[in-house]
Amino acid sequence: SKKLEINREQRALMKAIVDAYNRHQIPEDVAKKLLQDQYSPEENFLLLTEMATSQVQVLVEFTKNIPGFLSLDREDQIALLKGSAVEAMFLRSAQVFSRKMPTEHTDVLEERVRKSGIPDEFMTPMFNFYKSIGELHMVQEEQAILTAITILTPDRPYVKDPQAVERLQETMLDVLRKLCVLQHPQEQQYFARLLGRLTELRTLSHYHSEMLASWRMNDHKFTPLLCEIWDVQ
Ligand SMILES: Cc1cccc(C)c1Nc1c(-c2c(F)cccc2F)nc2cccc(C)n12
Repeated sequence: SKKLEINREQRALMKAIVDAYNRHQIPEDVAKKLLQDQYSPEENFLLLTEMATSQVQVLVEFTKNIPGFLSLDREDQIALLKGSAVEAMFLRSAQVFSRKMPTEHTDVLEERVRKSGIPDEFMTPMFNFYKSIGELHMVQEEQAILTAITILTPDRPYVKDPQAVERLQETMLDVLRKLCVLQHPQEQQYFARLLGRLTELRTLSHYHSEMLASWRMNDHKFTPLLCEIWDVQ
């Protein structure tokens, strides 16, 4: 029916977002390093810090390519990036963990995360989230649009014009809703399940700020970009 059909404009929007999502991937060298060096917690933390830094760079490039984002107020662009970075990174690394990498790489990455000085109480929710994302078997269009929806969340701190952000987010939500019905016709509530993951993401970002604090307590060093995006140091 007309209501459900993805129109030409929405198809162009989807293509722009998916191309941006795939164009900006974590550099091969960082992923390759994963498998080489030894397993000391310090070594693991350094590697994960490098990965996190490149994830932020990838996130910024992806965000700049979301149609309409660069026409938002400049300060609101920054507020949206800072407010959504952790959630977008959890989504991105969930895809890395659940599918993108070959299994043996995922196991090595999981091993390194588990041995990088992260307190156990953050490990469980983190890996539960990765598992719950994996079980959704999202197609890449859904992953890319869901990440764009997370970034375009109007109620982030310090956003001056939330209506402008809401208009962009609503366009994305409409495309995602139609896509879910087309890609998962047998699962009525698939769209609702996807949005439910965004709620789970907010809980994880609280864990993440506590993780940052516990790393800093143990005098772990971050890169300037990570300090800037999360206002540490
Ligand atoms: C790259 C990576 C992948 C999976 C798990 C972890 C712990 C990391 N590493 C970090 C994350 C982070 C992230 F990048 C994605 C998802 C969840 C995250 F905790 N955030 C930060 C912030 C400062 C330093 C690091 C090492 N770090």
